[in-house]
Amino acid sequence: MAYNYPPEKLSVYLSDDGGSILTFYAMWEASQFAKHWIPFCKRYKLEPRAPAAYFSSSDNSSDMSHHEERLSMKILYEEMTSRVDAIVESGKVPEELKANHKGFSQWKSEMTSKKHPPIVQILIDGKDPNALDNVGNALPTFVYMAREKNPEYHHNFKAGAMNSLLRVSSVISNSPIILNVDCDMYSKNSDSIRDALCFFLDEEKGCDIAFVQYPQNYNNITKNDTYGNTLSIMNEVDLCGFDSWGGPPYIGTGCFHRRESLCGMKYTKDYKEDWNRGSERNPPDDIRKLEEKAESLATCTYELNTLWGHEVGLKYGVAVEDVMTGLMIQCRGWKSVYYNPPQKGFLGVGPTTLAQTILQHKRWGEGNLQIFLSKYCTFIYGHGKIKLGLQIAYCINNLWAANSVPTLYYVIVPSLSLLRGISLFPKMTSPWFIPFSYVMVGKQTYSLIEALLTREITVQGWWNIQRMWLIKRLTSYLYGTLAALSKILGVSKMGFTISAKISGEDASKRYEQEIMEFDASSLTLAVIEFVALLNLACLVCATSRAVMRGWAIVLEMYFLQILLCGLVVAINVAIYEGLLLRKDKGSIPWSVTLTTLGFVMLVSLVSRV
Ligand SMILES: O=c1ccn([C@@H]2O[C@H](COP(=O)(O)OP(=O)(O)O[C@H]3O[C@H](CO)[C@@H](O)[C@H](O)[C@H]3O)[C@@H](O)[C@H]2O)c(=O)[nH]1
Ligand SMILES: [Mn+2]
Repeated sequence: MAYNYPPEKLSVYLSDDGGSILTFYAMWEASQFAKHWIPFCKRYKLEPRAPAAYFSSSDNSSDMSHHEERLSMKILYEEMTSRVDAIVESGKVPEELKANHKGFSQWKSEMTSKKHPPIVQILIDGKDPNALDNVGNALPTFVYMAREKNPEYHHNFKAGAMNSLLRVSSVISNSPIILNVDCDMYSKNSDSIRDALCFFLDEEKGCDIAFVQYPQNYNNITKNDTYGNTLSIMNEVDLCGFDSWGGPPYIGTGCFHRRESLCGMKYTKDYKEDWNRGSERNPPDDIRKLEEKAESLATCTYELNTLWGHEVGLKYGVAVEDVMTGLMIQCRGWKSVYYNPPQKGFLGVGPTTLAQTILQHKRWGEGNLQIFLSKYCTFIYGHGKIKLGLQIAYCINNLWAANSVPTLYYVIVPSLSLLRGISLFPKMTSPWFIPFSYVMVGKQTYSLIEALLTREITVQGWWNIQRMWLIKRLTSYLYGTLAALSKILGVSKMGFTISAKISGEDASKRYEQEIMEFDASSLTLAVIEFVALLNLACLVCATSRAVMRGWAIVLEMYFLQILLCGLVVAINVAIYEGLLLRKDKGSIPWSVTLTTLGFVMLVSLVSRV
């Protein structure tokens, strides 16, 4: 709300899929606090303008009045958050508070997060001449919405929520440009709107731009990024590459969309944006009427027999609705722009445990593969519509999950062959040894240099990314592949497991100390544990053979296999610690360790027969 942008042209919506009165209460509090906060931000040109982020950074103002005002604002903010916390804790909004706004009366006792009517409440109507902040300036429009939920109708997760939001906003503000941000993110730069608009308003090149995508950055990544969650390589390398072929994919958050292109319009050469479309509405005499109209657009039945979720709005049925929607927009003739300014636009919360990371990537891997295996595969659907370079670029992500199959082969078969004494790769004396070792060494060196050049990744961080590369391929992507296949065969339906935003105190501490948290289920981790122990056993076996027969012969025959096996062992040190050495709550239970050991012994014995 505090963006450096004319408030009368700005409307902020919050979509609450749970339909909770507590969220509404927190929003009502925020609408009151905004009257003090916005003028304070504008007076001192503060950054960042999300209060929690601003107050967590130190005060380096030399101006006395700023300093004093900051203190009183901080007290106001803390009083508000403690009121909200206390009410959330109690789970009930007291009756006397409900008298403050008509919106509270919308909640009835029988309503649950899974079953409730649509609720739209305009907390601040920017068109109302009396909606002013405490120094008399206009305020942006501020709207709470919860679309109708009913177990009888599929809600289509985030895509469903976004589509309701698109319709609701069309009757309230109908702005030509829409910014969409995930619930776990905040804005870091108050100029982001102006920056993004520069692209759309460019008289020569702006007409065919459908969306301006900012990178997805997290504010909770530790120094060495234990779970390899930073998207730095994607942000600094991959997305820039996309940009040169027609534009980045839509990645779900930190994205400015042209309303019309998101609503299914095809790009034609004579297309002209109507920049005045949003300002047509007059202040209503009866705001409740407007809200009711908006509510009627957010019912479960509204979309039945319409093109919403297919040709209009965000696409349903894919775990990565964002990538799919972006691809469809590009195939309708639009371009997109990737904008990655040095001053980050948006910051969010990345996963902080192994289970959260695995879960998020399973959804991403599965959804992307689903696109590749469907009629929307970029080579088929995009053929003739987007450039070949872009079709191929999409495959980087679309084939993440499928990559798990060759990975699984490469970390099991060469090691088992080593155990049996079968040489798979060229001998050291063969000329073919050179290309094989070049690929192995070259690939790793390249990725290390690439990582260090981003300036955001340390050497240890790069190593952690390599470890997670393997772990993800043997968990998220493997299960993602199975899930995508079972969906295609019609065995199961799509789900969207929301990434957890919080974890326990103990676990948070381990996250800060960069100790891996093996909180995923034993079944999820079974493959990676098996691979880690199997490779350790094979390496020990190969070493003892070398000691007995002489290193020279063994290395000549098996150098590349031993190197591969050794790399897998080195990369999995954290797994051995979790399996064998650690005793804290985040380690792997003994029962799992013993079962895996037993299984590894069995496989080794069988393979030697
Ligand atoms: O039924 C649902 C499920 C999710 N969401 C919203 O979807 C967003 C993304 O969910 P989150 O659990 O934070 O997922 P991430 O893995 O962090 O999200 C990334 O990946 C998703 C696709 O898998 C994209 O939709 C997101 O924009 C992108 O940030 C959040 O704002 C949620 O509030 C809903 O509104 N309704
Ligand atoms: Mn998220």
